Amino acid sequence: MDTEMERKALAEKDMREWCVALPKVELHAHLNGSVRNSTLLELAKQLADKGLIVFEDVKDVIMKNGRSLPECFKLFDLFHILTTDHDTVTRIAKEVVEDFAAENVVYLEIRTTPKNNGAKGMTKRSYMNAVIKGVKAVEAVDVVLFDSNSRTNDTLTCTPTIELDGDTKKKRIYVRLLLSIDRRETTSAALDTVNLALEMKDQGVIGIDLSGNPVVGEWETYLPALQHAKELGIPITIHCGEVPNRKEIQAVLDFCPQRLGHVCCLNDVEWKMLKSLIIPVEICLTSNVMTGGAPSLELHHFADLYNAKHPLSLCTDDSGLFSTSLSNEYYLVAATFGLSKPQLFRLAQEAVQFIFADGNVKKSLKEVFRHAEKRLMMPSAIGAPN
Ligand SMILES: CNc1ncnc2c1ncn2[C@@H]1O[C@H](COP(=O)(O)O)[C@@H](O)[C@H]1O
Ligand SMILES: [Zn+2]
Repeated sequence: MDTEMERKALAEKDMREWCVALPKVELHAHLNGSVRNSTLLELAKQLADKGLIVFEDVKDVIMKNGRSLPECFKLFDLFHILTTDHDTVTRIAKEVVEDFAAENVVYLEIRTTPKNNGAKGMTKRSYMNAVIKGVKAVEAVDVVLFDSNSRTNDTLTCTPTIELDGDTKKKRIYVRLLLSIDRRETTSAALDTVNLALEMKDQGVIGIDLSGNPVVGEWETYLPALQHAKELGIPITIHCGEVPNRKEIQAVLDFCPQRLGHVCCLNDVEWKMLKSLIIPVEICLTSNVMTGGAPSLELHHFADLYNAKHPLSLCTDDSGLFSTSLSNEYYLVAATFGLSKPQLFRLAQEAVQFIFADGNVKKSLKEVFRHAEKRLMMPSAIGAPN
């Protein structure tokens, strides 16, 4: 290896490690899209042993790299077969929180679609209870699932007084839950999800998401539920413009939710409207490139929004499905668009403004970043700032 290549390899290693060390805020992560491949394979093996699936077929699908949008949704149907019983839901929720915490995500909003499944004795409520059980079962880090002030008769699995970010103390991660409405659902099922979010607001549920296959369903079907959530004061984020559906993109912008995911296929007029409404955007680079929402990393609309100082936050979408991590998404921004460490730090820090959790959590997270700034911007930190 010549010296130039060596220098490049070292610089990449340094930047990757720095992106892992950076405290990060994850606002767009689907539970079932964030499951470890090793867990999916183990679950597939169990079903294969019962003769319910053919392991080799499923293994190839799980391990495949690169996924088109239609393939993603076929895969989700498979994932749901693998994961949908209460114990498995608990297990994946625990592992997903552990994985994000391990790469220094300090605030995580996990979104998931509450599922009714008569065969498993599962209701939307019992599904969510299983998710919460998993989040609370995390031991490797301190998990704060809801504001201790609004705590009901439940006990936290963490000690809220533990100092943040101390090297010798356990790490802390704030976790909040968003309930997703799947575009396949009926108006009444979507309304059930919003009512469940209201019912569970003291248990870490703080918002509503609209997601699912973007070529399925009609905006009018979900609108009553989204309107209901708005009236109840529940924050809403919507998957917008994964495909060029002009009528729906306009309707979503007119609805003006608190945040938007993706915003890939907007035309000039819609783009201007998005910018004038200043709706924060959850940017999912790898996901958009893999599913064809963006032509390439280099041509991703991140650059336009970033240069326009539009509020945005880097997110993974489906870290398992797309074999990425939030640290990797920050690294990609550095490698593709040339952002420096101080610029990446600001990007991570500014995401705190767009979280759905309350002011106390924002205050604590600002402290986390204040501490981290000293550490990560010092010349002795993993690589000097550049
Ligand atoms: C790739 N882009 C995407 N676009 C739209 N919806 C997506 C998505 N990625 C994931 N989901 C939504 O999240 C569900 C899986 O997690 P949960 O079962 O809810 O935990 C998928 O079934 C889909 O509805
Ligand atoms: Zn998504």
